[in-house]
Amino acid sequence: MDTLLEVRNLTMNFGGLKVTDDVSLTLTKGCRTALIGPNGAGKTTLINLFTGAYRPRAGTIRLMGRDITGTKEVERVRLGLVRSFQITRLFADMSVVDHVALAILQRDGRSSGMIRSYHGMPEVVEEAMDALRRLRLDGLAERVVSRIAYGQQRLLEIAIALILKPKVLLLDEPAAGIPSTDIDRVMTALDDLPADLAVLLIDHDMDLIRKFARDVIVMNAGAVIFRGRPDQLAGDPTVRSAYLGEEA
Ligand SMILES: Nc1ncnc2c1ncn2[C@@H]1O[C@H](COP(=O)(O)OP(=O)(O)OP(=O)(O)O)[C@@H](O)[C@H]1O
Repeated sequence: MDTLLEVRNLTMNFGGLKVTDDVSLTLTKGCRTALIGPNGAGKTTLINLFTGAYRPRAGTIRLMGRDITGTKEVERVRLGLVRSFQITRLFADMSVVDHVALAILQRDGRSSGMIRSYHGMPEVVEEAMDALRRLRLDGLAERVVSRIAYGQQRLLEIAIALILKPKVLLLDEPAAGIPSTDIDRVMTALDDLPADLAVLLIDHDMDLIRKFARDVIVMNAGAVIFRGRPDQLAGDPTVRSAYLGEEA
């Protein structure tokens, strides 16, 4: 089955403000989809509906055919719907490799003991180092998080997300706040993501989007107003007016 995430007629309000307006979309195996739109368009809210942080007023969310609209966040993660960890969830004084090892132990339901107890588990160390190698962070394994660059912290978030073996990965501005000189590292990390994984990336950086995305969804005022290839964006009148409206 190629459709991994299927969202139908999703609607949500904050008070009188309709922030998600009858959104329907699908993400298929191996997709590289960008979600863009002017500030306040409702992109982060939509991601929060996918992960279960918010509940929709109407509509359904299905993951691999299973209705997860009422399912708890932690269960959605277990089923393979993973959002990259937020920076605030990293511990400043804990090492890079400890973060990944802890994620492995949590994933396998073995985290009840001390964090450092994984040192006697060679398979955990090996998997953690493999994960770091994939994101070219292995040279920093023993450094504490406060001693690595911000861009490297963002890559560590992706490493942790991948440990959870996602089927669908939601990345909310993975390059935000990273100096332009380091953006290439994020791009390389995105290029190296498993081919089967469905990836939905929110970002404002059009360069990054053009390089990464094979298709783009545009939201405005809570609604999806466009889905198509990145090269079709500039010529689309609805997209142009959404962005021009923002500038005006
Ligand atoms: N907790 C909240 N309570 C009330 N209104 C909210 C809340 N969170 C977001 N909003 C409003 O919902 C709308 C959509 O916000 P959202 O953060 O989803 O947009 P976004 O497209 O992710 O924006 P940005 O690109 O600026 O991050 C905005 O009008 C915002 O002010």
